[in-house]
Amino acid sequence: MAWIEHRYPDAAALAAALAARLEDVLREAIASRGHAMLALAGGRTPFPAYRALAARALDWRKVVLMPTDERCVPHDHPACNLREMREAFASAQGVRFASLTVDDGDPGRSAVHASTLLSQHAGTFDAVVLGMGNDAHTASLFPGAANLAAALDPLATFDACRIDPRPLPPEAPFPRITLTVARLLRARGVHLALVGAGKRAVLREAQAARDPLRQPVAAILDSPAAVHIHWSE
Ligand SMILES: O=C1O[C@H](COP(=O)(O)O)[C@@H](O)[C@H](O)[C@H]1O
Repeated sequence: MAWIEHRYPDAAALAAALAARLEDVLREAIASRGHAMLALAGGRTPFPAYRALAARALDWRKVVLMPTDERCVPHDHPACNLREMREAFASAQGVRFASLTVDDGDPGRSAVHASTLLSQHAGTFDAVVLGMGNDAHTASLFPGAANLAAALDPLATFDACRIDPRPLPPEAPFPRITLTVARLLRARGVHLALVGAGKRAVLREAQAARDPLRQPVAAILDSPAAVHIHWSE
């Protein structure tokens, strides 16, 4: 399926539109299936949308939120995506979080934990929200990582794996647990949120080259579900 691009005047407009879309997704899922599950990127870009979404009056007890990827750090560490998500959704009473890592962030035990967790959450995501780094990584699918090819395989039979970015990104120099492309694309909709001309240029390169080993974000463009690209200056 082709991607659909949505352009906004600024990051605040992007956040408002993405929050509204996710609210619709959650309402529809709860009304038709009784529950909802989102996979949510970490990093900085999508958090204004998460905070706006958390303020909506929804039956949050029926919603499970899972990070698309996690840094292998203790859950109270400043770099922990789950910690930041818990803060962003503090007002969403009763929402449940599905952590990809164990409390102390140990990478080996987290990889085992993630695999067990995903066998318990095998259903289709109602929506997946992704960001992208300037190196074209998405989730924690980093170009150059040793097991990237396996994690990109759309037919992979595992849903999450450990990734050790090479080199480690200076702003978050940790091993990661990431959902695989096969798992990320088991979704009713995929939303890629990008801010800034630099990221837009990186995405344009990925769209043209379609080489996920060099630009992992390209792997999600072949989703069977609709891919919405949300971009602002
Ligand atoms: O490390 C990560 O970075 C990407 C992009 O983050 P951003 O701060 O540039 O928005 C993010 O999508 C990913 O989930 C995160 O773990």
